Amino acid sequence: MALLGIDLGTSSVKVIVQDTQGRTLSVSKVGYTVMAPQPGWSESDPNEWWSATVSAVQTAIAQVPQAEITAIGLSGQMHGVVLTDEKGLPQRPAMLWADTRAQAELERYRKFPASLRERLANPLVPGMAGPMLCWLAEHEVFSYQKARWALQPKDWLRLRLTGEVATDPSDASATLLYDLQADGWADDIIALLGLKRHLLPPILPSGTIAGRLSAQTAEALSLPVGLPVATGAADTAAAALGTGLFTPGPIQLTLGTGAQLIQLSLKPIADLTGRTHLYRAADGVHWYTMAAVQNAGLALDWVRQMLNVTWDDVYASAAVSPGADGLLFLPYLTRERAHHPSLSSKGAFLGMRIDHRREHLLHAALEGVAFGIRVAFEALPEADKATALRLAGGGSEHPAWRQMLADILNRELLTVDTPAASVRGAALLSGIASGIWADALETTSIAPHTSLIAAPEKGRVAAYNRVYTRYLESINK
Ligand SMILES: Nc1ncnc2c1ncn2[C@@H]1O[C@H](COP(=O)(O)OP(=O)(O)O)[C@@H](O)[C@H]1O
Ligand SMILES: O=C(CO)[C@@H](O)[C@H](O)COP(=O)(O)O
Repeated sequence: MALLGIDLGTSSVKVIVQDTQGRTLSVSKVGYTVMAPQPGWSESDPNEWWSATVSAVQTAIAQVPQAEITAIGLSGQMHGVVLTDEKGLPQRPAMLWADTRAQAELERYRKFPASLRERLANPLVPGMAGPMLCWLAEHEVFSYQKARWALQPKDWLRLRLTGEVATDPSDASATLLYDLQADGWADDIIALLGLKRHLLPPILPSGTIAGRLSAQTAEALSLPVGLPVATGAADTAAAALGTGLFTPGPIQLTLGTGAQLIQLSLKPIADLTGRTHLYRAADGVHWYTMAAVQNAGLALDWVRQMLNVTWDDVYASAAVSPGADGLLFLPYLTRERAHHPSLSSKGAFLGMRIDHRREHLLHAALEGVAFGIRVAFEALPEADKATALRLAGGGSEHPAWRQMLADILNRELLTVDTPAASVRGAALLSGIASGIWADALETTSIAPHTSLIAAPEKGRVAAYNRVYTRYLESINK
């Protein structure tokens, strides 16, 4: 028996085949495009997601022809919106979390009385389904009026796989349309925003069967018809499950296109400073506090492409001394989230000189992204108490980069022994849905081990602290 996990990330889809002891049998990954057709817009074509998914699933299962897949689980990038017709056909490109076009629509939220804002329990961010639907209703009346569903990315994928429509609490709670106190869609807020309530799907627990593989998709994926497909979870929530994070206390940093720092809690306690998010976890028991960085791998990838270099070139630049000989990079290519002191910050290389070389630019980019992560980390209410961080995500794998992060965050880093946290979480949810484990907590017995992979080195910590002071001065200007 084997489980198939699919994680529809921002830059790529990852697929895992896993046995019921949690051992990875095979993995695959296929990338797709994130488009910026206008300044501040961030979109992807769901049809590209679909062809990438077909190819990644076929690659993963071809590596283990003897594995009998018994269930499928999903996770995916959060917050965005896919407008579809009744059958799941996209009405326009998907709008993603990095999209900032709906800033003016946030004004509608700001006019809500405090009692309503409290129930949303989250800072206002334009790249979330709520504000983006308001934008669509105003600016793309035709596609909004024609739409039958407004879905999260992984929920669109499930509809494509099974023909069934659903979402789960971890994704629904990250739309700015969810009542964290009542634990369901915020019907009165949706009505006040003037949005159509019926666009939003029913909410099912993450670890239940939400549909079965249709004949048409089964053939495309070379999998049996009728395979159960679990509801699944938001990628950050699935990453916590996939790394065996089941208790409040430890802080986990997941580094991909974006970066997320999360800590579980037993109650839905909102951050009164309004700097961090509060969402539902995938285990059905916890909530989690999250500081999310928009400009992480996204900014590194932009620099890499602009300078036409490889990822190896980017990470090799970690060897350049702290401070990159006076060169500073501000990674704010898209508007940051609420933890950031100056939301109008723009991206920049500061202090460029004729003697700077390409490796200085690359090193400054790594530093700038790590400093951005430090700003978010320091916004977490319990950051001071943490002596170590758990590290996961496809953007955290290079040893020299991990060492820079340990030095810049001045924390030990514990790596979780799993190739891809979110997709592993997705596969585990399919096991829970199909009865292999009674609940998320039962998967603790097969949780991956953590081990120390980087410890801060005093001299470099001090050197990076000096550069960080300059960085903070630059973003506060
Ligand atoms: N070939 C590579 N080698 C090393 N790091 C990479 C490579 N490709 C991408 N990355 C890093 O990983 C990030 C993507 O991580 P991943 O977890 O796959 O992202 P997502 O879930 O956002 O699709 C990139 O933004 C970049 O920082
Ligand atoms: O925006 C957030 C969390 O707020 C991310 O969880 C996104 O869902 C993107 O994740 P990656 O694709 O970068 O892993």
